[in-house]
Amino acid sequence: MWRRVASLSPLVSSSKSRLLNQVQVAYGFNAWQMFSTQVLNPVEGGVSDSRRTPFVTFVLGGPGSGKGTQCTRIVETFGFTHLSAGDLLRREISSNSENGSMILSTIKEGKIVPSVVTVQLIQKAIETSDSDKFLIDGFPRTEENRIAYERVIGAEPDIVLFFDCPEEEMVKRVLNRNQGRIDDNIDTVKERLKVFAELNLPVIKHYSKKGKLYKIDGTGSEDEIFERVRPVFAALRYPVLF
Ligand SMILES: Nc1ncnc2c1ncn2[C@@H]1O[C@H](COP(=O)(O)OP(=O)(O)OP(=O)(O)O)[C@@H](O)[C@H]1O
Ligand SMILES: Nc1ccn([C@@H]2O[C@H](COP(=O)(O)O)[C@@H](O)[C@H]2O)c(=O)n1
Ligand SMILES: [Mg+2]
Repeated sequence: MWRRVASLSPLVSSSKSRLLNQVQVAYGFNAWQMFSTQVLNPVEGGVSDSRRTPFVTFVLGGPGSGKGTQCTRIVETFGFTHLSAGDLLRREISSNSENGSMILSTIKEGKIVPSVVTVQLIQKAIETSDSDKFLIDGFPRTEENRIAYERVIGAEPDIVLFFDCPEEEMVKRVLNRNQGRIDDNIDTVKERLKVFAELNLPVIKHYSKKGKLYKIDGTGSEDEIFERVRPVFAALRYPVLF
């Protein structure tokens, strides 16, 4: 089990009670359980488990809004580990796993893969990584995704980025992407836009209500957009709280 390392930026929570609420939500029962484990299982010179609860950022936005592009910049500048839900699913297809053909047809149609599959891939990627700060890109796509993640991982994300971009611009970018993706065609993009509006926007609203959402204007050049993203991460502090 991990220990939490990052405090939240004052930009995210300005009032004491909101911060307390976030701390309670984030630590809840798990923190107590973790503390008990450390007390009950001491090892020479310290606690038995030195791993820390990772700092998790969900990165959301419509197809082609620039999630992956900006994640690469955040990784370069702030040292996060990038986990793209779409990439994890595409890797499952390439590795001929038992779910491969189901994932392939779901992606082709622009629909959403069952949460149990995606959450398991994310969980495995987090657990096998030494990193303590993750960007989870393209997840959660639905309320079902979000609830499944919170149940399995036992925590909410610390912050959520949302790249807000007009549909016209997103379609243009996707159709120019040229990376051989089976879903980069006009029919699938139309379906993905529909799925985004119907299923992803409610998730974005949920995090907005919780005060965790950073809405970023996703128009302009990659550099211009990154200059809007930079202050979000530059303001984060990482003291050890336990
Ligand atoms: N600001 C920008 N201006 C123009 N093109 C951009 C910009 N940002 C990204 N792109 C290009 O648009 C395409 C889509 O970007 P990207 O792959 O980052 O989007 P995404 O949100 O991850 O999309 P998807 O959800 O489909 O994976 C890429 O070819 C990328 O190079
Ligand atoms: N949580 C998710 C994420 C992705 N998918 C499927 O993969 C496609 C591509 O995702 P990108 O993030 O790379 O754009 C997406 O359209 C879905 O079909 C998913 O099911 N669940
Ligand atoms: Mg992407």
